[in-house]
Amino acid sequence: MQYAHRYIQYAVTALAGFNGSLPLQHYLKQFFAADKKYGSKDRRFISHLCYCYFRTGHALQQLPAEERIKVSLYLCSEQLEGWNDLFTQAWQQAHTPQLTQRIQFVVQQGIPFEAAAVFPWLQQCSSDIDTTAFAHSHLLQPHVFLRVRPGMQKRVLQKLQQQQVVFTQPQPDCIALPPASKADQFLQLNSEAVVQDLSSQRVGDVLLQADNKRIRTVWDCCAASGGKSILVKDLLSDIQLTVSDVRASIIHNLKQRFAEAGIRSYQSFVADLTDKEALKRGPVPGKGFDLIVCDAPCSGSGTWGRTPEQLAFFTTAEIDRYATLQRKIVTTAVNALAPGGFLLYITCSVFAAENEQQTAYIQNQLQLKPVAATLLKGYHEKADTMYAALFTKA
Ligand SMILES: C[S@@+](CC[C@H](N)C(=O)[O-])C[C@H]1O[C@@H](n2cnc3c(N)ncnc32)[C@H](O)[C@@H]1O
Repeated sequence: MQYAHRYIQYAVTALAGFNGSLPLQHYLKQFFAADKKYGSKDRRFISHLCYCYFRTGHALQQLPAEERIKVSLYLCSEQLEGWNDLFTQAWQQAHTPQLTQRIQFVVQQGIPFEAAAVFPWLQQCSSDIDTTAFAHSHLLQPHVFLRVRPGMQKRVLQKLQQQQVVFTQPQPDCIALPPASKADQFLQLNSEAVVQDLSSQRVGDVLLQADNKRIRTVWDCCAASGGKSILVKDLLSDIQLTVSDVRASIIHNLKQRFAEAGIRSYQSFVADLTDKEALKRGPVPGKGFDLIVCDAPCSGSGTWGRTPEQLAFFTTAEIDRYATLQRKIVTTAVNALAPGGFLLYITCSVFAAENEQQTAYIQNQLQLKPVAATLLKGYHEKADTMYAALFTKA
């Protein structure tokens, strides 16, 4: 690559002005917009270097920025491709598609690199996690996953083949595309397929452990733009759906997405579920809901492969803040659960305080009976890691 060294310098400049107050993606957009000299290729390469820099988390902090970007790029690249010129012959020859071997080589060069430095909160993780594999997974950019909507399998596969799209199918109805793919360029999103992480799709397997025949009324109480609602509708089909969120703007997005997804009959409202009185203003059926989906606001620590800047800016105090918020929300929400109904509690966090400890709270304090609870480990499949727990009300 002609300008590899220059790109490193530009990345150093971009990173020097970043303080984490915006997502990196938005910050870089503003950075490039402020100086018209960057063409689209420049923007792509400089962004890539900035993302690599954050993927190594708190490791390599002893290196000067330029060196840290180079070593991070080396570790994060399964192929060096055009970046060869940045490295000596010895480094180029030692490069391998195997991440663990690249790490070994870097350590042999006298550069310390430990999993606990990439992700410094390994002690707080759910005990079920392979912490080294999880920490190292941040060095690889995750796939873009699609969930094919019911009845659309043939059509979607035909379109992908026609457009010569490279993809794999980790499970039926799931398409894995290379990182950063723009699926809207070849598919009708939301009607033919939804962009939904593999682990998020697997939440459906946990839901299906409920006695589906008993489920008619469903409330998605932290609906955002409706990803889980569309999943539930596709799995259970004959349901009366109610959605709510604390943000009116996101409910607006949800309505647009539901229209594209062909979901026309549902109720929606805006509610802050930290307010115990919130339900008095919501459309709760007389006997309560048969299923409440609580995809709670969380640290998002299972998804930082997509937003690696979080590794640099997240503070431990946030874990408690989210855990408290989750308890308040779920405590209010279960007041609207019908006897015999189900609660599906979900996070995209790896922290025990947001996962197993919340399950214990829901069981012991809210008196719901656990049906299933699982950590959906995406770190071996370039996917997010999530937690899903299903409960029933006696
Ligand atoms: C993890 S997101 C939900 C994602 C969504 N279920 C999906 O699949 O796309 C959590 C949502 O909880 C909402 N939320 C945060 N605090 C809340 C509160 N106090 N009451 C209700 N919803 C809240 C956020 O606005 C956010 O949209």
